[in-house]
Amino acid sequence: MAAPTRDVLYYDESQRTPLTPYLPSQILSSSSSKPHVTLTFATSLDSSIALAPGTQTHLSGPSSKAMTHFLRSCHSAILIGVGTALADNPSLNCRLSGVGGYGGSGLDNQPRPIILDPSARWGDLEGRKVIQLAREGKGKAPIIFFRRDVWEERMGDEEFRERMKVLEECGGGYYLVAPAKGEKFAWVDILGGLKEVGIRSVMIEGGGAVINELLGPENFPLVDSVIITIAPTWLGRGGVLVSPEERRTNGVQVPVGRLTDVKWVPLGEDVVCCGRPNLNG
Ligand SMILES: NC(=O)c1ccc[n+]([C@@H]2O[C@H](COP(=O)([O-])OP(=O)(O)OC[C@H]3O[C@@H](n4cnc5c(N)ncnc54)[C@H](O)[C@@H]3O)[C@@H](O)[C@H]2O)c1
Ligand SMILES: Nc1nc(=O)c(N)c(NC[C@H](O)[C@H](O)[C@H](O)COP(=O)(O)O)[nH]1
Repeated sequence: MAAPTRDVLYYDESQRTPLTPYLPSQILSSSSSKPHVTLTFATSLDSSIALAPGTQTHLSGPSSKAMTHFLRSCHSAILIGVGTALADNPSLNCRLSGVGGYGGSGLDNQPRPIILDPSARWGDLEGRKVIQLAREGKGKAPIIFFRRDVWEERMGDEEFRERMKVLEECGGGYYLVAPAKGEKFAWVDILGGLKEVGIRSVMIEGGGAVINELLGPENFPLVDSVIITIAPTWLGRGGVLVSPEERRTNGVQVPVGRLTDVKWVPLGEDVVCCGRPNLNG
């Protein structure tokens, strides 16, 4: 069945050009050990991505929302942490006119949703928008990254096995990773896993924990592009902050990171900041 028109987003050809230098190139060397990584999120003027932990806050205006969907159409995967999956129940598909399920054929240009859920917290999959959309042919089904030991233990449980069946029946799957620290995976392992399952480019959308990890000095070099929507609003204290851990050199506090090749693109009432990690700055 055709998608209702109100669901479909449009993003003008002329607005796409400024973003081109930050997008994954169509031909990536097969020798590259990791996919192209675009880190993207929407923030308030006080660096908050949500009013409070566990809640969803709409920050992007209509134009920057359409831009986000254009970005989704340019990547082979879209990755979030389970905190976002639980708070937002996101669709994680691309609703841009002309992509598969929205006027295009099959699942053309639909990104593969990836959810980092090391401790299997996402729960019952029925009722998750991403599963419904996969069943309706409007998006790809997710691949969930679990901790190997947690997955092995949970497979002893009937309810969890049923959950894995639901996932596989709609075309999704799982990938098992050994944690590097606590429940967390090393980002090199996550990106290596993505490459192994055939992902050539990934758009990382958040949430707070994921973004702050990637902005840290150890992981920032793994990021190829950063595309941030800044909305003209303050959310106040108590929100989910983008503020990576402080960094010290010889005991002295220094900036954590900086962008280079920067471009600011006004979009409606928002402004979009594009750049690349400045690894010398
Ligand atoms: N404005 C935006 O652009 C935007 C985008 C995404 C999410 N959000 C908001 O952010 C909030 C969620 O953020 P959050 O910080 O609570 O959760 P999150 O989405 O960052 O998920 C955190 C969880 O993901 C898993 N995880 C993260 N890094 C991992 C790693 N290296 N290895 C293995 N597992 C890892 C862990 O289970 C961790 O508890 C929600 O309120 C959501 O609405 C906003
Ligand atoms: N670009 C952007 N602007 C926002 O104002 C906002 N809150 C998010 N949040 C990103 C996060 O990944 C959300 O879960 C999805 O934006 C939900 O959107 P979908 O249902 O997948 O379309 N992203």
